[in-house]
Amino acid sequence: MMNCLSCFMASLAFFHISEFLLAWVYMRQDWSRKSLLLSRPYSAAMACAVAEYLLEGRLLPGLKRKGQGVACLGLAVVVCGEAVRKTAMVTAKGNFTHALQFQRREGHVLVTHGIYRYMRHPGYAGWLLWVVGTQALLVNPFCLLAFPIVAWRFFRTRVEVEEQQLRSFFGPAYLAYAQRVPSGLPFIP
Ligand SMILES: C[S@@+](CC[C@H](N)C(=O)[O-])C[C@H]1O[C@@H](n2cnc3c(N)ncnc32)[C@H](O)[C@@H]1O
Repeated sequence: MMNCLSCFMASLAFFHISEFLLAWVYMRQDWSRKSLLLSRPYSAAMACAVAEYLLEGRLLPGLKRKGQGVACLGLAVVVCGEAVRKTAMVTAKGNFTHALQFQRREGHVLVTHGIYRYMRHPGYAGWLLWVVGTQALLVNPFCLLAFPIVAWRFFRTRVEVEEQQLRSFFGPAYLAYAQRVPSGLPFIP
């Protein structure tokens, strides 16, 4: 039987350490403790996920035992989500910054090749997949439902602000790109 909690912890560790290392490689000028991406709301959400896992493990042990197939699928989704997000980061290089940019930095170019040819927001789409995968991995019905809803609402606003900036940085080139390439996020054209 798979030890879901250990796999979840390993997934979390891999995600945050790899973000930190890639930030050092591609976002050196902004590199700091924040590059670990451990914000308070996010940490609280992950603490809730662990609490749900432990509570249900105690009260409904059958749910976790019978959900081994879901857990395996969750692990596969975690790996896919990581692959999509990291491909985006490596493709966009220094153009991918953890924090939104409100002023065009020197050398910031519009990336439309590689994975960006198929979706405008592979970094966010990958993270969304990853977070859904983590909750399937824990066989957490409540967080599996709640996390994607909260994350989607967060990305809807973020994408709006980000694209407004990208239009102001790159003008018609971004408009044309946004017209021919989908966002990659569900229900966001
Ligand atoms: C956290 S990254 C996310 C990038 C993208 N939304 C994604 O999901 O892959 C955010 C920064 O990337 C930059 N960015 C987003 N799309 C870009 C593109 N196609 N080309 C260049 N820079 C981009 C924005 O200026 C923003 O500050």
